[in-house]
Order: sequence, then structure tokens, then C-alpha cells
Amino acid sequence: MSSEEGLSSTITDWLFINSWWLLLPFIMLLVVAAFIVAFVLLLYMISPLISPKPLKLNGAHVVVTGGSSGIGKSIAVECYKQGAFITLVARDEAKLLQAKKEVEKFAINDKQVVLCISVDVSSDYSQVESVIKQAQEKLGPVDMLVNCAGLAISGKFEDVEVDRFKSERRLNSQKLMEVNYLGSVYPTRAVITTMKERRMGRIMFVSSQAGQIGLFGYTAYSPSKFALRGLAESLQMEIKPYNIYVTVAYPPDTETPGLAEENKTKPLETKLISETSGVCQPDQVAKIIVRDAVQGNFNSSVGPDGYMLSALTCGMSPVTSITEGLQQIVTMGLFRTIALFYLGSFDSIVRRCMIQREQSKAADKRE
Ligand SMILES: NC(=O)C1=CN([C@@H]2O[C@H](COP(=O)(O)OP(=O)(O)OC[C@H]3O[C@@H](n4cnc5c(N)ncnc54)[C@H](OP(=O)(O)O)[C@@H]3O)[C@@H](O)[C@H]2O)C=CC1
Ligand SMILES: CCCCCCCCCCCCCCCC(=O)[C@@H](N)CO
Repeated sequence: MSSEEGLSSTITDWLFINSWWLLLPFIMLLVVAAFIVAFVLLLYMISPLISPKPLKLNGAHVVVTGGSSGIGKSIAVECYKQGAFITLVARDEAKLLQAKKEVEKFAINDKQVVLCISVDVSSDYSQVESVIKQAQEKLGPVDMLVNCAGLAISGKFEDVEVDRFKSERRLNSQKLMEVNYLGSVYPTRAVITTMKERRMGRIMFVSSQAGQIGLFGYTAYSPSKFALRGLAESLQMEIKPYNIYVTVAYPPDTETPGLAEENKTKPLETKLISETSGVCQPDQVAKIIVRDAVQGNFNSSVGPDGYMLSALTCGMSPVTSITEGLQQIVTMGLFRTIALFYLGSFDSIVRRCMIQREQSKAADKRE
């Protein structure tokens, strides 16, 4: 070895020995990252421990209000397919009988029963209480209540008859707050005592994506669906120690007789804005809702827009799995950023429609 080579290797040795501490921040960073990864993994592993025990639908008694049509009927079918006994609740008896026949096609054993009850869920509590009692006498205590009876009216604030926000009752002119909100309070009130005694049960409220955001044309509808969220959160805090779990479902537009009826008078703005999150089939919506209710998830959403909306509007709602909580924490800022773009595009839809209306009005006047 030449003396020059010897010198250079001594220098490298010296540098190595004396500068290892330069790597210290990197090592520390690695250790911290490893801890975070391990912590998250641990959370994922214990997540099932804090989640509610799934409800067995086989042999369970499921009451579905609004079960004679649309989403409610599909929910009844989905539960029946999994072996449940069903009580369908709605007003029109002919529609109920027709739905009963359709549901019965999906029996998986010969003990299963579909019971029909005709009642207006929104008018008189004592009536609702007595029909629920009848149903319990025939098919046993209610294991799951699905509050799906409801309707939508859309129209500009000043165009919706003031009466229809609530007020007096006329035939075929249902009031939104009464049906969508009180029509969920009454059946829930009628089943809750028995559920608490049995220390088990599921209560589902079918809200809407319009129960998460207020939209053009939904000044009467949205509040009636937002109200369900307040009810659900308060109730869940009361009944969680009794092992009863509440689910709020927020579907997008879904192809049902109810939607067809609503579309007859829907403002163009409402149509265009709602199209953002697409149109779903009732069967597809029902599958997701029933799965979430069985698992005891507080939140049930459909599709990517539904997922983002739910994470964004989670507020102080209860969390039913650690994974869900983590996802909300991580995605909140990003989803708010995306939401601002959506809001901008909704505002521009409203502005464009207004300009178009004014132009066609002016043209009409000239003629
Ligand atoms: N379709 C959609 O785009 C969406 C719907 N939703 C919500 O889902 C629920 C179901 O909607 P959808 O399937 O479209 O509706 P449908 O109109 O197809 O069905 C409504 C059901 O509710 C019953 N019902 C209505 N009023 C009463 C009442 N006062 N007492 C008892 N039963 C009643 C109806 O029967 P009857 O008339 O015989 O009483 C029928 O069985 C509603 O709450 C709606 O707001 C949420 C998001 C999207
Ligand atoms: C990150 C943020 C994402 C934002 C996505 C926004 C999507 C808005 C669409 C709202 C659709 C409302 C449908 C109401 C359906 C309904 O309840 C009636 N059809 C009942 O008949």
C-alpha cells in the first residue's frame, strides 16, 4: 500500500466514524414512520372489536314502512332473501298486496311470512302504536325497523304551497315534515321500549343525499330529511348501551315510482344538480342499506359521491369502526376542496337557468 492510499483510507474511516450522527434524523424518521404504521395496523386489527355484532336476519322480524313501493319494497325483498319475516306498512291496500306477492317470490324457506298493514304513519301516533303491536303479536318482537315511507316535493321556495311544508291535511296532498319526519318518529317510538327490554335491535332512517346538502328546489324536502339526522344522532346516544344501533341512509336519485312522480314538477336546476351523483336502481341501493344496517353502521351511503358527502358531513356523528374514523380524518380537507368546485358548478347551473328563463320570458312578451 502506498502512503497516499493509506492516508485516504484513514480519512474515509475518520469521516465514517465521526459523521454517522448525520444520519440520526433519518433513522429517527424511520422509527417514527414504523411506529405510525404499526399503530394504524393495530387500529385496523382491533377495529372489529369496537364494531357492533352483526344482526342475524334469518328468522328476524323486519318492519318496513313504505314497503309497498320503490326503495322500501327492495329493502323488504333483500331482507326476505336472507330469511327474515317481513311486515310491510303503507296506506294503499292494493299496492301492499301486490308488493307482498312480489316479495314472497324470494322465500328461502317455507316458514317465512309477509304481513301487510295499512296505516298512515304520519297522522296519529296511537294508530301506529296499535298496528305495531298487532305485528309483534303475529310475528314476534321487531328486530329491525326500516323507516322508508316518505315523499319528495321539489319546486322553487315561493312556488311550493306553504301548506305542504306542514299544515292541514287534504287527500293526496301529503305534508313533508309530517310524513318524512313524524312518519319516522312514530314507528320508532312504537318499537323502542321492547327493543330496549330485549337489549337488541336496529333502527333505520332513509334520508337522502338532499339530507346532507341543501339544494335548489328542495327548500321543503331537505329540512325534512336533515331532521332525521338530528333524531338519529340523539337517539343513538341514548340507546347504544342497550345494544341497539341506528343507521341513516343517504341515497342519491333512485329509479322508483316516487322519483317519477317527483320528476313531473321538478325544476330544471334541481334535475341538473342531482344528475351529478347519477341515478341508482332500488335493488342496488337496498343491498347497501341492508348490509350497513346489519353491521350496525351509523352511516350508509351509495356511490363515490355518496362516500365523499358522508365523510365531509360526518360532523359529530358516531363512528362505528376505526377504519371509518381514520378515513374521515385523512380525507376531510381533500373532500372540502373538491366540494368547493362542485358548489361553484351548482351556482353556475342556477345562474345559467335564470338567464335562460329571463330571456325566454322577454321573448314571450315581444310576441
Ligand atoms: N327515489 C329517490 O330518488 C330517493 C328516495 N329517497 C327516500 O326514500 C324513501 C322511499 O322513496 P321511493 O322509494 O322513491 O318512494 P315511493 O313513492 O316509490 O314509495 C313510497 C312508499 O311510502 C309509502 N308511504 C308514503 N306516504 C305514506 C304514509 N303517510 N304512511 C304510510 N306509508 C306511506 C307509499 O305507499 P302509500 O302511498 O300506499 O302509502 C310507498 O310504499 C322516501 O323517504 C324518499 O324520500 C331518498 C333518496 C332518493
Ligand atoms: C366532495 C363533495 C361531493 C359532493 C357531491 C354532490 C352531489 C350532489 C347531488 C345531490 C343529489 C340529491 C338527490 C336527492 C334525491 C332525492 O332524495 C329525491 N330524488 C327523492 O325522490
